[in-house]
Amino acid sequence: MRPKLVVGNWKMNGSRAANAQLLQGILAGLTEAGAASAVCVPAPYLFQCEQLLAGSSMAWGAQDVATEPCGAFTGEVCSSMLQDFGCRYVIVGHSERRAYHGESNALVASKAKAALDAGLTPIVCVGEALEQREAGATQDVVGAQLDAVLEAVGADAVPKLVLAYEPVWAIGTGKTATPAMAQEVHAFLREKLRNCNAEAAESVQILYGGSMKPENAGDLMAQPDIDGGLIGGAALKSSDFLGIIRAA
Ligand SMILES: O=C(CO)COP(=O)(O)O
Repeated sequence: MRPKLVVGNWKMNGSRAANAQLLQGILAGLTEAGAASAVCVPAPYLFQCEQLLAGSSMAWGAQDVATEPCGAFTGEVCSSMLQDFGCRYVIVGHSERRAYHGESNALVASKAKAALDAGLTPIVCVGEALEQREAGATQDVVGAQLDAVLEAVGADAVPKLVLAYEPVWAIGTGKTATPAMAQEVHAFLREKLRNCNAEAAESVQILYGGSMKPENAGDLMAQPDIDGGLIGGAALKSSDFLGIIRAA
């Protein structure tokens, strides 16, 4: 049985004051018995996270990483910097980065590799757009997204990955994939992992993301291949985030 993991993706939200209130609220409600949790925050707030979360049961991480080590890459943040601030996780290939920053499957794969090389756990996001689902192309799309990463990182890295299935049409829209729809894609992704590394595939956590809330989290995470959540909007309110951790 895989342990559950609930990760908040704050996206481009927060302020020092709001973060302190949010994190303190979450920490006050965390219990030993609950699912593992983490927050992925904007890079300027990693230091604040390290200060507030070090020694707690909640991990932290970033939302993107450069493919290159340090050097002349204006505006980029490299994996060793994330490590320097105690990050455990980094999200790579979020659909917002794919859509607004033109990130290709190959680029996302290089980011996953850069994260692994620095000892970070990449949370590799895959997901289809509405037109792609309607055209029956969901498996082709998420399959190609995952294949690119597996090819770049190799079979031995499979146990060090976390995947997140985030159907683009469910992100920030209030529309959630039904548990059965999500399970079908999660099972497909795990089968692909098995083909790459049969033993490790069973231990890889595959999170669901897209309008997950305390009310629907329990049913989604009760599915055999849904091992947690990657939470956007509901991660910005401590009671909602805690509600999802409890539902897990
Ligand atoms: O994109 C997401 C997490 O990465 C999901 O966002 P919402 O939970 O706001 O739909």
